[in-house]
Amino acid sequence: MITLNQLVLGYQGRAVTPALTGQITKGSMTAVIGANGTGKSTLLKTLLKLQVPVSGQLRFTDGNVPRIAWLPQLAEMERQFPATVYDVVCMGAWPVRNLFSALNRQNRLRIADAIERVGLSAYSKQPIEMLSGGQFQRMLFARLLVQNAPLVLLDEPFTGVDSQTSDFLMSLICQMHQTGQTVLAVLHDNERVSRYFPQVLLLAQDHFHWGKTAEVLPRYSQFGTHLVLSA
Ligand SMILES: Nc1ncnc2c1ncn2[C@@H]1O[C@H](COP(=O)(O)OP(=O)(O)OP(=O)(O)O)[C@@H](O)[C@H]1O
Repeated sequence: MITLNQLVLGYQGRAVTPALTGQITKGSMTAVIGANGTGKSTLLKTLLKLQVPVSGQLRFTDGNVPRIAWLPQLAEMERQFPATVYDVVCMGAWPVRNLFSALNRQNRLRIADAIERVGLSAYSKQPIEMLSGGQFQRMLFARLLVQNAPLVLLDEPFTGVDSQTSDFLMSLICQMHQTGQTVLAVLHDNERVSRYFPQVLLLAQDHFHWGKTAEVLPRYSQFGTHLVLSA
């Protein structure tokens, strides 16, 4: 689906990663891990074309950029925006309908179904500023479900979310993968990575490791949430 060839990520010509080479294959589920500041979010933003790479090539299969659903870090979200849960989840239907046209019945059902799947039916008309952290993240997942994009990019999806909700959101991610969506998620929770993610891209300042989780993770000792290269 996506090929990275000697791709260096960064800002204004300043590199923040080593040259990355590898493939994100269609239908894969990959965790992007590494210490703070190693370029994990920058990778997602570069795939979204919000950031221009410093050097190297980023190629989408057949030159076609797929529809991409993106869950940004919670800190980057505007929580005071005057909108309801329903309004935000509706936005997931934008790519498949005219911005100013009314939602057809099929889309209305998809939106209601997604809100129900994340357990927010009773909060549909609630202003988003009244939601707890976990409810807010469930709402954003409902929007991802409505988007149903071939490529799903998740930036720290469990930050600020209690463990029960994290488990529930993890089950939704697995369902997306099982239905054929390609998932790339930035995570700091190595236990969850080893349990659920078949592929890992580990970023460090001057090197990277990309491959099967079972092969990449054991090469690193774990101290809390940090990964340290073992000799
Ligand atoms: N808009 C920007 N302009 C310049 N430098 C930036 C910008 N955004 C991030 N950086 C820098 O790029 C580097 C990588 O940032 P990035 O957010 O991708 O790291 P990360 O691995 O996602 O970190 P974290 O785990 O803390 O979220 C950091 O040194 C950061 O300070």
